[in-house]
Amino acid sequence: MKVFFIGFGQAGGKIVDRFIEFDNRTNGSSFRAIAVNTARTDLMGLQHLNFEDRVLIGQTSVKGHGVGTDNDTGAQITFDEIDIIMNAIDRKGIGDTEAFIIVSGLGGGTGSGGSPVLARHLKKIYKEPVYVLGILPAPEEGRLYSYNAARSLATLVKEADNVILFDNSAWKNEGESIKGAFDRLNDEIVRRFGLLFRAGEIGQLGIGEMVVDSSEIINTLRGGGISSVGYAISEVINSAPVEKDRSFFDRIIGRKQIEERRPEDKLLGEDKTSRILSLVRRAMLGRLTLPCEYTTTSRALVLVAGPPDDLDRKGIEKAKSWVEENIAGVEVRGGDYPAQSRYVAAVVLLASIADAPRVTNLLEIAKETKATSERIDEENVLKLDESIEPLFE
Ligand SMILES: Nc1nc2c(ncn2[C@@H]2O[C@H](COP(=O)(O)OP(=O)(O)OP(=O)(O)O)[C@@H](O)[C@H]2O)c(=O)[nH]1
Repeated sequence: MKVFFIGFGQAGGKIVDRFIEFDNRTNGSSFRAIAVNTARTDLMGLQHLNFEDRVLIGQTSVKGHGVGTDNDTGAQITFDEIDIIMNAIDRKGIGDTEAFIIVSGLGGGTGSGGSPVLARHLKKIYKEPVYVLGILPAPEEGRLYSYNAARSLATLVKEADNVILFDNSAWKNEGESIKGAFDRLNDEIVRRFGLLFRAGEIGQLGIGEMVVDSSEIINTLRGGGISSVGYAISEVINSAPVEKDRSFFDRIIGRKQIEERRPEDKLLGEDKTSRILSLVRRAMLGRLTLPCEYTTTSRALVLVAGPPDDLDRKGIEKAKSWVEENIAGVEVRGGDYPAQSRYVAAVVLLASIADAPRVTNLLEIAKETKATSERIDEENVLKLDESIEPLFE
């Protein structure tokens, strides 16, 4: 799929920078990108995006210092300076882009406020779908972050064609600080979405037998709302040795060690089928980017990538049927992506979910936060003695 990424705010910029690094590293040409921010230093810190693709907005109002977690200001600046962003997209050229993906941290100010405004404008001007990859804040970041995320999300589901969520709190390890986890979390994000959005592109071993093309991803996401992604990998048991160098696909999934395969472990027929089925099950039942009640999913897409010998057609068909039996809807698309590797990976896109406790909880926190801050504004005022006259009215 040819994707145009717009990284909005600090988190969005860093993650999109990683997608470009991933595309370069894996010799792809599927992704093009710009980063937009109100903070100059965040843009300067990116490593892989060209300088001319980094767009600073709000220079007159916030002078390159960011909006300080105020997403109303983030939205206002984006409304006022939307032409600067649209010109940067035009300058980059949309070429054969099949979808726009705005990436942003929903708990902050710039990306949280700016993303819905940008989604609205992109949809007005281009016919390609506009998706958002939104990062949910961890509760320990404070109620302001949750409040911002709830307001941004409520707006995004109306403005974008689909909002795919990654929940920082579900991915942070016990005892780990959220900031200390960013690098690892961003790797997890790029691994899953890099593979998913590469589907349908010609890989190093040609195209698959059961290709997932861009229209299948678009049709899976067309119901709108909120979506989540599952992922699992399994080491290939096969007699064919793999070159010592890390293969293309190993670089995608980030595994380093290459050992010789054992000839006696060769898999045949039914074994391969059941391995694919159990891999897809693990992807869907394991840790999702947004923990959710998967039985409430409307549509799904299953992508299995790895060495052609291990991409068992029957296994993929069985896995699709299993997913269909376990979700609310009946539309399950799927296919393969051949790549030289010691691993087989499965990505399951669960689109348009009706129940995600984390999102319900976020909305509750937001409602409480709003009520508390209104009460504080009304009641918590330092009363001065009214018999003392001010100098002037
Ligand atoms: N996964 C991940 N989350 C991040 C990263 N950086 C920030 N976040 C999260 O994103 C939210 C804050 O959004 P930022 O992108 O930093 O804010 P911003 O859009 O730049 O807005 P301002 O800084 O207020 O101008 C918080 O919930 C952070 O936990 C990152 O590199 N990876």
